[in-house]
Amino acid sequence: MTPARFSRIAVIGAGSWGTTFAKILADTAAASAEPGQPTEVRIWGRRTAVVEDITTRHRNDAYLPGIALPTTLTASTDLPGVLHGADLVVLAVPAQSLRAQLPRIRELLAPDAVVVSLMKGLELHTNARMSEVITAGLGLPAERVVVVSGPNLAMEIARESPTASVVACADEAVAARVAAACSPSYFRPYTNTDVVGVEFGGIVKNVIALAVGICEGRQMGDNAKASVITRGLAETTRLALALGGRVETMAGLAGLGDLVATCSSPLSRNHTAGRLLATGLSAEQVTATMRQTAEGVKSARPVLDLGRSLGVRMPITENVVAVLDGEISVDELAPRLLDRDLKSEGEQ
Ligand SMILES: NC(=O)c1ccc[n+]([C@@H]2O[C@H](COP(=O)([O-])OP(=O)(O)OC[C@H]3O[C@@H](n4cnc5c(N)ncnc54)[C@H](O)[C@@H]3O)[C@@H](O)[C@H]2O)c1
Ligand SMILES: O=P(O)(O)OC[C@H](O)CO
Repeated sequence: MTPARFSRIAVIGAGSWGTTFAKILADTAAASAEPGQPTEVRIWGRRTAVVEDITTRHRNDAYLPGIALPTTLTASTDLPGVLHGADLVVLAVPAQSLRAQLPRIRELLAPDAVVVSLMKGLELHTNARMSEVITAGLGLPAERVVVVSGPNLAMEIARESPTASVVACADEAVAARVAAACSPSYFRPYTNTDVVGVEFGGIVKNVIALAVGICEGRQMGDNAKASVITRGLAETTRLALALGGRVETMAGLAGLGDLVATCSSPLSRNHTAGRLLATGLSAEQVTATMRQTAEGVKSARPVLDLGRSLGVRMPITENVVAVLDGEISVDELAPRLLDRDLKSEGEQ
């Protein structure tokens, strides 16, 4: 049976991924439009110049220079207007800013709306995943909250380069409904019920990408980068399994797939942040230099704290946190990772 279509979609956040995902939704809606039943896609953004650019010029040159957006896509700074009647609400703001925005969204949320998280961060101090922040902050059951994550560099997708992704929800039918809404010719979503595994794949790969960026910036070579990526997957998997995630998820698009894309691409903000750290900049200087969100910089500490609380060893994360905190220099990262007790590769 074909899943029920959404009729009004609100995307909260007019940055790189919010705008690109809105394009995915609008392109899917245009390709599957039924007469008299159009799906509207509207974006909420903070900055007037950005929302005007989207609505009037069908561009978002601040975040996606050179990309032509669907003419059906509109944007506004008026949150009640954007959320009015929306049966699908997609959240795409920096992870650490999400919780503060939820009370206002809760007041305006339609009774049966499904909410999607596009965010790949872990909350500071609470160590909460974004879907946990959303269920608590909006008072929703887990079956109405969906996570989309995978090897999804926004700029490549905005150019319609092909990719796949994962749409995860405790209720597989809800995941299938959202997947149907985000399936244009260039983007293939797979459903999964392992929300924990999908979220941790996206969260921890950002921390590992910081380490790989440091390796690249310090010209440590391809063997070093491959070693960090592979052992990064091992520590990501240990953490996800300790929290109930599934090993197949970690070997899939939201685990290995996203890790490889983020750690290989110069388009990745986390990889870029790692290369900037390698030049000797502090974490604060890196954040100030970059115009866009590199979630790993803030998520590394809560990932480490969570791992420690569960007795999960995360040596790459631990040493990235030490670099971010200014406790060690970038040149101490490799010696500290290499000079540990020898062990079996399969040891957990
Ligand atoms: N860009 C990508 O390729 C990509 C892909 C997959 C997932 N993600 C994830 O999506 C999330 C959003 O990333 P992005 O790439 O769109 O970030 P971005 O930096 O490009 O845009 C963030 C948006 O949030 C707004 N914003 C910033 N601070 C805010 C605040 N305090 N309150 C409200 N709005 C605020 C900004 O104005 C901007 O519109 C992140 O968690 C990221 O990890 C990004
Ligand atoms: O640019 P990054 O490092 O935030 O990565 C973007 C996406 O998460 C890649 O899947």
